[in-house]
Order: sequence, then structure tokens, then C-alpha cells
Amino acid sequence: MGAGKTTIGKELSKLLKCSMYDTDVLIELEEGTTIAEIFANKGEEYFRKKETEILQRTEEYEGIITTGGGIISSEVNQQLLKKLGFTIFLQCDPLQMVKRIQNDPTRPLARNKSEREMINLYQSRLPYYKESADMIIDTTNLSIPETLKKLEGCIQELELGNN
Ligand SMILES: Nc1ncnc2c1ncn2[C@@H]1O[C@H](COP(=O)(O)OP(=O)(O)OP(=O)(O)O)[C@@H](O)[C@H]1O
Ligand SMILES: O=C(O)C1=C[C@@H](O)[C@@H](O)[C@H](O)C1
Ligand SMILES: [Mg+2]
Repeated sequence: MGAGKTTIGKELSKLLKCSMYDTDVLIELEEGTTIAEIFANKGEEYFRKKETEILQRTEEYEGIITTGGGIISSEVNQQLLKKLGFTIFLQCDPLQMVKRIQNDPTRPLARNKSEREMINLYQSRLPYYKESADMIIDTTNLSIPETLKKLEGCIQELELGNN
């Protein structure tokens, strides 16, 4: 959460001239309300069910799919991520992410949480992020343009390796 998936995904899609879909945005569009409202009125379990449905449906989409930070929390999503495409994990020092998102009202799991609780959530997810990734990009201390440049370089290397 707060690693920059949506921000970087959007920029990368402009650079690569391809489509970009964000699972959080798709959920909000389909539900006609915000994630904060979904969590408040229907609960996290409902949100997670919707998230899996939307992730499954991205099989039909071409381009960049950016996901919610908790997408790897379920085994079914982990399997889907492996199956659906090439998965990139934007790794970042958790303290940097906490600073960006702590108490952000749009992120229900970041509200009223201490720094320690946020870091614990990240640590509990970390093995699954790593297992689900085809490529890991460390973005710690990188600005948005620097992250984009690093990502672009890694993708180019990969394309050269595949040719
Ligand atoms: N490398 C970066 N350096 C500084 N700020 C950044 C960086 N990447 C993203 N941000 C900022 O951090 C905030 C969170 O970014 P973003 O919404 O892209 O994260 P996310 O990974 O999509 O989070 P979520 O898992 O909640 O969807 C935004 O305000 C964004 O501008
Ligand atoms: O890390 C998480 O569990 C979340 C991250 C966001 O992208 C949203 O999907 C939602 O706020 C939950
Ligand atoms: Mg996002």
C-alpha cells in the first residue's frame, strides 16, 4: 500500500502507449462508490470477494494492470497473478510508504494505524509479494521519475533477453 503502483503504472502506460487498468478503480466504478465506503458499509470480506472477481476478469484485458496493495492476501489471487501475466513487485522501504499513506482517508487499512501496525502488515504480506512476482524492483529512495526510469530499463533488458 503506497508503493506507487497506481502512480507508476499510469506513467508507464503513457510511456509504453498501452492501456492501464487499476483494480481499485474498477471496483469503485462497478460498485458506484469509494473503497472507503465499501469497507465501511459492506466490510473487507465483501471488498476482497469483489477484488478477486475483478482480478479474474483482467484476463480479458491487455496492458498494465495495477492492483490494490492487499491483492496477494488470498491464495486464489496469488494463483491468478501467476497465471494472468508478468507480475512486477514495486518493493519499497515500509517506513517510506507509511509516511506517504498513514491516515489517508481513502485507504481504510491505513487509518488509525500506528507506524508499527502498518509495518507489521507489510511484513506479513512480504513473502507473498515476493512469491507472486516475476520481477522485483526496489524503489526505496527513488522519486517517481527515477522509479519509472529504472522500471523502463528493466523492461528493456527483459525484452532484449527474450529476443
Ligand atoms: N517513488 C515515489 N516517491 C514519492 N512519492 C511517491 C512515489 N511513488 C508514489 N508516491 C506517492 O505516494 C502516494 C501513493 O502512491 P500510489 O497511490 O501510486 O500507491 P499504490 O501502490 O497504488 O497504493 P495502493 O496499494 O493503496 O493502491 C501518492 O501520493 C504518490 O504520489
Ligand atoms: O493494502 C490494502 O489492503 C489495500 C490497498 C488499496 O490499494 C485498496 O485496495 C484498499 O484500500 C486495501
Ligand atoms: Mg493504487
